[in-house]
Amino acid sequence: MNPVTREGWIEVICGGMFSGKSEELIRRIRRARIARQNVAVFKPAVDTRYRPEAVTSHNGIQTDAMMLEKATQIWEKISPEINVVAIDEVQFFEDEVVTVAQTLADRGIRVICAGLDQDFRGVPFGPTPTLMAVAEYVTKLQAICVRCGGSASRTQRLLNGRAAGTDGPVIQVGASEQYEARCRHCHEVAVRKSLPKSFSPS
Ligand SMILES: Nc1ncnc2c1ncn2[C@@H]1O[C@H](COP(=O)(O)OP(=O)(O)O)[C@@H](O)[C@H]1O
Ligand SMILES: Cc1cn([C@H]2C[C@H](O)[C@@H](COP(=O)(O)O)O2)c(=O)[nH]c1=O
Ligand SMILES: [Zn+2]
Repeated sequence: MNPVTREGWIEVICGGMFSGKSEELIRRIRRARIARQNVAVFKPAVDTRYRPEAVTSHNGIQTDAMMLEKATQIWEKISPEINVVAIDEVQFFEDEVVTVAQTLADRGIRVICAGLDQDFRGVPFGPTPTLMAVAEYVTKLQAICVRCGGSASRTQRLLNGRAAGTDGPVIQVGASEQYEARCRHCHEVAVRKSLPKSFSPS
């Protein structure tokens, strides 16, 4: 007997800024539409960059999106015909977005969430880490480090063109005038204090 494949799962696309999360989300949305799936696209209202009612990549490509103040508004905005729900900038939502994503997936919907996994300090960002834990599929993307050309897993916040300190607000909407992609080694953060003094890697 052939196994029956049931519909409904969660995909997470994560990484630092400029790593191609929105590009990849838009690609998956386009392919789902080619497959005649009905796709509903959402983004948080707090993201006021570019065109408000669109998911936009730093490379200029975009697709229309509905803005949400909070994730539970998805219930008012989808109809039974929807097969795929795509959410960009998922890090800006409250933790309830995890319950919404889980419930949608349990009901047979493919849920694709794109968002930052770390904030400018390198600390796990909002609901993204929990979504990564409960997702069936996680894609972690890397940008190019603007300092050394390596793989950038981190986002550096800038103040007057230089590395900002770690005590600003976590949420600060912006683009390349405020942020740049950096690798672990070029990312400038406060010294980690959790290592024992005796620890000195060679
Ligand atoms: N340092 C960088 N590394 C990689 N891509 C970059 C960088 N700076 C600008 N880009 C541009 O950003 C695009 C990806 O943007 P986007 O999809 O909006 O990423 P994200 O949503 O992860 O911020 C790339 O295709 C490239 O044109
Ligand atoms: C690192 C970091 C980023 N943000 C903001 C800046 C942008 O508005 C978005 C990320 O957009 P992208 O599609 O990933 O380029 O998040 C923030 O508010 N706090 C941060 O620590
Ligand atoms: Zn680097």
